Amino acid sequence: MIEFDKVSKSFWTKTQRKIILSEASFRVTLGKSMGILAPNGTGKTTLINMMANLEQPDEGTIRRTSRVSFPLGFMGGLKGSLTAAENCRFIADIYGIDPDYMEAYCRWICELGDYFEMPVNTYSSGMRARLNFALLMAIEFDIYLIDESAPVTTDARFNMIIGKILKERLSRTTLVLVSHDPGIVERYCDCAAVLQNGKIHMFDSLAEAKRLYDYTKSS
Ligand SMILES: Nc1ncnc2c1ncn2[C@@H]1O[C@H](COP(=O)(O)OP(=O)(O)OP(=O)(O)O)[C@@H](O)[C@H]1O
Repeated sequence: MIEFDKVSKSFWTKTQRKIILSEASFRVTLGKSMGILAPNGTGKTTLINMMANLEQPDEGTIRRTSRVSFPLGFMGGLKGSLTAAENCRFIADIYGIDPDYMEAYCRWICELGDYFEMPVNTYSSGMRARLNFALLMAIEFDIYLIDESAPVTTDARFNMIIGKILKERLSRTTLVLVSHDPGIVERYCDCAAVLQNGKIHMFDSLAEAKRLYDYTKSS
């Protein structure tokens, strides 16, 4: 479970305050994958980073009682001077996973060929996105965090593989997906929420969430 209890978060610029969350309370429970709809620039990445403990709230408490993943797209753990193979072994060590398994799984998913043995800082953004996805899926978490604005690959075959693996993983774990696109939420989530004016509004059906989301976007 991830629980936000009266969490506030905002950023200051020279002239204004950008409110992301204002005393927001909500819960992500195991077995119920949740899609959070929010228009671009309203705080999707900040919200997912707070769930992952990469960003701290200004006020309030965030409790985690499950193994929560790093967000899909988070490249902070990768070392650019190391090869994909070396990064896999390094991250396996951190998470207590068999390094041989980690390397073999990622090599299989990424399909990077010779580049798997080249430093990561020689990769295109699409190649990095493949490695990031493979590393995330190689580790068994209770809750996977997906930021839809994460770097993606335009490779149709790889995106098909991603879709299949995510669907399979969803049958036994929980997903939190932040997106501006109700279509993606419908594909992967059991319930939906809308980020509006610093609050998270939870709904049992996507249709209800979409109604508020469409209103939010147009107002
Ligand atoms: N460290 C920071 N300092 C100041 N402002 C920030 C900071 N981080 C984010 N912001 C601002 O907070 C708002 C929300 O940012 P965030 O990246 O969470 O939004 P997002 O919904 O993920 O955006 P996008 O859809 O464009 O990826 C934006 O206006 C952004 O400019």
